[in-house]
Amino acid sequence: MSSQTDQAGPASRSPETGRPPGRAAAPPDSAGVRVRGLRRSFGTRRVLDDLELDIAPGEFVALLGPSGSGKSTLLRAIGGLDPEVEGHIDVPERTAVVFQEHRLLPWERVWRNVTLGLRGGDLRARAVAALDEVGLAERADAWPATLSGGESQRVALARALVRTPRLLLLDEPFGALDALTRLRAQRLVERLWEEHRPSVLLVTHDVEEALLLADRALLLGEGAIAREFAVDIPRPRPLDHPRLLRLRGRLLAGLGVTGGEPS
Ligand SMILES: Nc1ncnc2c1ncn2[C@@H]1O[C@H](COP(=O)(O)OP(=O)(O)OP(=O)(O)O)[C@@H](O)[C@H]1O
Repeated sequence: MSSQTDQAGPASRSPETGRPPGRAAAPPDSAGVRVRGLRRSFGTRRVLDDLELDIAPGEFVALLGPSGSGKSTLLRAIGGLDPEVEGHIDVPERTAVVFQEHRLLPWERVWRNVTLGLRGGDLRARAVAALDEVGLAERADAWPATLSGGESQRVALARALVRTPRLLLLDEPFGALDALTRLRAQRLVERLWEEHRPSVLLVTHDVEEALLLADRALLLGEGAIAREFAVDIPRPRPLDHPRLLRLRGRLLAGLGVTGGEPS
């Protein structure tokens, strides 16, 4: 028996829950995410079309979909970075975003990058505490140019953590890292999520990454959440867990990759 709550299309409802994909059982409270009727067009092309999404407080959700399907557009909208999006979005007050590029300012030392835009208190101490969480406290006074790609992404993560976010938006944060560094970064995010329990929305192209980390994997298609897969596997998850392999096949098939199981 698979634990999948896989559904056929945006308009479909699960026979068990009666809900469309992307919708939670109860409306999330102020620490969760609630999105209704989201629309965004670029020129004549409608990228998001009446999209609905709930993320429960502390839930880890991965968002997959073909290139150009609107994943980053959705994440930017939820992060409040898109003034032109239409629809209803409820998010917690403290929301932080980590992008694929670290976006560190080269002329500021690492610790200043971490606390950029913050005021009050001992900012250096706060930065060092956040850097310590990602294993980089000793690099607080370094310049960004002296960091590796993986270290720079960890600093970007520290810059998010220092804001003690209730919602963490991750837009392919490990996409540019080599395989081993990526695996380490994934385990780091898993540990930080378990410690702090923010809600997380992770945009990724990597089916394994979604299945290693997320409680639910969502597929974006035709401007809305087309399908959803519950990943009910205890953590830490071995990549060769039989249920994970089965879900991998289904997700790949959902993404239209041949070799995945037919859906
Ligand atoms: N500022 C913009 N102006 C015009 N078109 C845009 C803009 N931002 C996004 N688009 C278009 O909207 C569509 C969705 O883009 P988006 O970056 O959200 O896709 P994505 O699913 O994140 O893709 P990828 O997986 O390749 O990163 C694409 O066709 C893109 O060209």
